[in-house]
Amino acid sequence: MKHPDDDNELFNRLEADVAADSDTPARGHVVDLDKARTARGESPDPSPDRSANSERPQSSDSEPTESGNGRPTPVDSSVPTVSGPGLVDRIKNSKRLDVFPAWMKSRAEFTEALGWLAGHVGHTAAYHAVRVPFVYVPKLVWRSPRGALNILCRIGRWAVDGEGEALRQYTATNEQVDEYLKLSRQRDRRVRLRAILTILGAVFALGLGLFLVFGAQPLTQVLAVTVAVLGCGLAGAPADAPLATRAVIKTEVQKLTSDIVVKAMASIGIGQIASAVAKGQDGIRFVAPITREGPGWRADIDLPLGVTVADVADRRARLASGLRRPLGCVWPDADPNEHEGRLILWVGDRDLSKTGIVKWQLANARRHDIFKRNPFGIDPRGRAQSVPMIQHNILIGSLPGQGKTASVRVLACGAALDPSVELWLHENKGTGDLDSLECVSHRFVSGIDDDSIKYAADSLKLLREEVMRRAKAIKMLPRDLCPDKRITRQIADKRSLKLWPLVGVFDECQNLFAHPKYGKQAGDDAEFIIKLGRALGVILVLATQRPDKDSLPTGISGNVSIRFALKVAGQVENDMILGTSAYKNGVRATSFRPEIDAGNGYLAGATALPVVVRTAYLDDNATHAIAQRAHALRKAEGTLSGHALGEEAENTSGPSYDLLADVAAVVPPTEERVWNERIAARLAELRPEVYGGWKGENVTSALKPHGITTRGVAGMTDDGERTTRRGIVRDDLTKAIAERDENRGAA
Ligand SMILES: Nc1ncnc2c1ncn2[C@@H]1O[C@H](COP(=O)(O)OP(=O)(O)OP(=O)(O)O)[C@@H](O)[C@H]1O
Repeated sequence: MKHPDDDNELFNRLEADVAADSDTPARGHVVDLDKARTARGESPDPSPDRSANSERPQSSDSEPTESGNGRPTPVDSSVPTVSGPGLVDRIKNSKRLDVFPAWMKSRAEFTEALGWLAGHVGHTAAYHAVRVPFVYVPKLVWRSPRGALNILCRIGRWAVDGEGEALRQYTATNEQVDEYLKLSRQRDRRVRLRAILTILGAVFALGLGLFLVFGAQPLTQVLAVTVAVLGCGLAGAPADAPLATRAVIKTEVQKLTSDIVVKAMASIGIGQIASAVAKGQDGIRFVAPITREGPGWRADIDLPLGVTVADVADRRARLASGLRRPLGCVWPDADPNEHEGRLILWVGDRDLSKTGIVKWQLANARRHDIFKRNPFGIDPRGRAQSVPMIQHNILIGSLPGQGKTASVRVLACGAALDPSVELWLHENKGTGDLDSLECVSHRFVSGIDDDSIKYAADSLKLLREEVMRRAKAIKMLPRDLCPDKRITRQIADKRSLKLWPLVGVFDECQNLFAHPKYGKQAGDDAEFIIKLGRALGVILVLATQRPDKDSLPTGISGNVSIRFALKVAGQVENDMILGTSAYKNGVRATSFRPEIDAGNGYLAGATALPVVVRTAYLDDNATHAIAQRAHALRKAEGTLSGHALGEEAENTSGPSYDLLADVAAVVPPTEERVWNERIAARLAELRPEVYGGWKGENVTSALKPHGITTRGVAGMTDDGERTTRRGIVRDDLTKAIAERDENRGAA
């Protein structure tokens, strides 16, 4: 690693300073070592720090102040002064490095590493076990004659001292008579001894052979032959053809060094870095040694003055090219605890998209507490990432097939595993992606038809009313129970208050918000809920594959607190999901690759800075298993409700207001008979949010379940023309109201 405080260089610079001083009358100038060091380390112009008295020409944009003698007046104090915080403050502000490495502190990381190791060993063992009878043994048998010959040759060579032959030849050729005689005598001694040992060995081997052939048990004979054949086979292996092949092929990843990083950073088109490197400088400063972190390397870098992390993130593809790594390995990140120019460059050993399926931490959990963060996935550095749900709303967006539903599942499963949570699930694509969770849902719909869209729109209407009810209910709670005017675990557990967390999931919500009839109202309701429902325990999770202003009202995109963008098409969609200026700040979900990066996205709002997350993946079977567990849990705690109990929620089929009372209000007693189209117009005026857009037919079908039939009613149009149209008789209405009230009283 290159050290910015290179002693020689500093020395040269001090010499230059002293030389510059000696040329000026201002003798005794004190060189500020701190300043010299700082300038050396931080200045994008690494030329020697000339003192203010030097004859250096001023830059065009500086305004030199003239001293009396015509020279520029020094603006920096020549007396060293203490700048910045004092010693105690500096110690207090200093960053403590972790005592234990991250993997030792995180149980999940530790188990994962252990699991990986066990898997690796298991794979290797299985790989070789399969090959022993079919590959390795036949190979050894085939090679055993050659091995036997090899062994005999080696013994023969040893017995005649073959290894000393080259040396003896050398001394003979160079006429080193004494040496040659010494070696010859040594050879004679050796050969005599070795010949005796060889003969003894041969006699022993012959005896052993005769014993094995004529006197040994068959099992011993088999064992002896096996050992002999395998042993000879091993001895017969050619040097270039080992017996076993590799079970795993290591991908050799080049170690990340400061030189590689400097070269790569110089290649991404940032002027300050490129020019510094051209002058033989680093351009960037490493604030800590490059270390291993998770499955990759981490470099902490101070960028040149004025260059931000976003500038580097913008050029991620170029940086990946400069580092000669796949794009999915290179992750420039900001450090939330440092200044804007502090870059954490993390370079993974392998592409994030090749991480495979990330296991959800709660996949085998018995239950979850929604007031805690919901495990969501991992970041490129392999660290677990989670999402807080209470007090938040979540917006998810991407192109089709990039993993929206998969991320919705993870969130919905987390909510389902908390039995106190009321789950309202709406999947307006109609493919049944969330069907597994139907058994724990208070309200549930899957479909793209008008009825399903209406159902989802009704849910938002009901949620809006629920928010209003909760606001009043919270207000009434005693201060000691609810000091912050927001739902807490304690409040949620008091079932009588009916203030438990309520999670409304709307997957493929573009089909709802862009619906010509229900879309506008649904958008208004969702915005209302997002703005007010957070503190009241009403949480919306919205997923859309069309993040544009028609399918995602700006009131929603502007107010959600947690955003997750998988691959999106362009800047507009990026900023719709991740918030205004996200693209400009380098948070670009456009950089993900279609399909390859399915499941990878930018998560904003859950951590101090947006972070790339690969979501955990639950397939249908895994979701089903979790849902069954959640169902059993809810059953045991008595929190199953609504759709999960097979009930049709009472307010889903019609408006949430009292229709009969509203019709009675708009049809005065003096009007005995009235056309339905007139009732529709008056109702729309009375409650536009409920009856807006109603026609005569809507009145007909809405009144039918109450036993009010429509009939031909004679009347006069606004133009004074007499005609007959569909309408009702007011007496039928009063009769229906009376009957209903009677029934309610009886109940
Ligand atoms: N976290 C993940 N890890 C691995 N693969 C994933 C992940 N998320 C999604 N995928 C892959 O992407 C495919 C599409 O995912 P999903 O159905 O969630 O996308 P979508 O954005 O909801 O699509 P659509 O908009 O068409 O509904 C999945 O079948 C799966 O193969």
